[in-house]
Amino acid sequence: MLTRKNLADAKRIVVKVGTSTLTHATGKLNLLRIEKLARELSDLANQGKQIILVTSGAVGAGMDRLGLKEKPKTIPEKQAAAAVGQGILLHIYEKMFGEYGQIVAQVLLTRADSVNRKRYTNSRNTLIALLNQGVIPIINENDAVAIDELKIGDNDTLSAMVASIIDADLLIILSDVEGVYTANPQTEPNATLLSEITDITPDIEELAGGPGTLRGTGGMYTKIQAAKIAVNSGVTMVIASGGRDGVVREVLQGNKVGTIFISKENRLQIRKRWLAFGVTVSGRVTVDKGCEQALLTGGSSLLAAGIVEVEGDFELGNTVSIVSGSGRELARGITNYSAEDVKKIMGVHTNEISDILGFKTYDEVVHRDNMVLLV
Ligand SMILES: Nc1ncnc2c1ncn2[C@@H]1O[C@H](COP(=O)(O)OP(=O)(O)O)[C@@H](O)[C@H]1O
Ligand SMILES: N[C@@H](CCC(=O)OP(=O)(O)O)C(=O)O
Repeated sequence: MLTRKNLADAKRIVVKVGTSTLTHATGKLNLLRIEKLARELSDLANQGKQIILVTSGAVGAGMDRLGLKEKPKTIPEKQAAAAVGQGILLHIYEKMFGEYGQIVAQVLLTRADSVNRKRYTNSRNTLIALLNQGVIPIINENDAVAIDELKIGDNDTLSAMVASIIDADLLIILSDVEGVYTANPQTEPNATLLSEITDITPDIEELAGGPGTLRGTGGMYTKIQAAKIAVNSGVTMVIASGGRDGVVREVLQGNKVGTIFISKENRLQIRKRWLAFGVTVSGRVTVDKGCEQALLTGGSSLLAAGIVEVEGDFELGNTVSIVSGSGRELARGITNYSAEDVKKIMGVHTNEISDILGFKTYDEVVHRDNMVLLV
């Protein structure tokens, strides 16, 4: 378990850098900062550390190249900007890391890569193979193709998922603030920095506001959520300012910079960690015998017709537990409908959903791709 005292022992380190750190207020890339980061990380790699960089900035770089002044409003436009920007980003990283003698590799992930067990294992194997060859994987979400329901949505969560997948020792999130403050420092000038957070209580979660600039995505909220994944996966996490020269080195020296979240003592088993990616289980649905059979042996999705009971207060996108009539947990998966809506449509045929709810966004309550069997 890593604390401030022994951070220098961290061998496998994930560093996440946000758009607010990678770009100027003009929206253009902050090349000096990217260069310094590449140099610092290369030096750590030279010391024998295994480095993984999770980088944002594709949408920002694409917007700049396309001459867009505001974030695109439609998803396809945002995806187009990301597709343009991702190439630009990688080109710069490849050049800068290359100058310091490092080999980099682009890895683009979506939620499907963690929800699906095979893809999860495959991502893990690829990343570890790269690290074993001394390559620095440079990771972003595959924004150009990640459709809404299979999106991670922010790179804070993505970086924690990556750290968890590859058994990292340490995750460093670099942003445009020094760390977590008692309130958003942009709006509360008297807010003070919290140097260590030992327990992510609801009070701590409430401190966290949204992004500080129009360029950022998740703000402090997603960083705290990322910390939950990290600490439960045995990964110590530090949030620090990407604007500080030599910040990664300072963190590793155990200097009191940023906010540290100390990992829990025991890493969850890999399978458990994978399940935890669906975040917490927000509720449960009980299914009938036929549905149980279809799920366990037929490779089916969970349809409303097979559901006989709903418990908990979940929303679309939450993870639910799927249990048999006898209360046995069969699977976990991400629900396409809220608890309120599932209560209205349980037991009915898919064709009837729109008549009952007035809409039907999906045929399945839980799509097979977003489900994991537990038996
Ligand atoms: N309690 C808080 N402590 C620190 N920053 C906060 C807090 N609440 C909200 N924020 C905002 O979070 C921003 C960092 O997140 P974000 O803009 O998404 O940056 P990044 O691009 O690095 O992910 C800060 O600039 C700050 O305005
Ligand atoms: N994947 C997106 C960034 C998403 C994101 O979380 O951004 P940020 O809050 O700046 O870390 C991109 O490359 O533009």
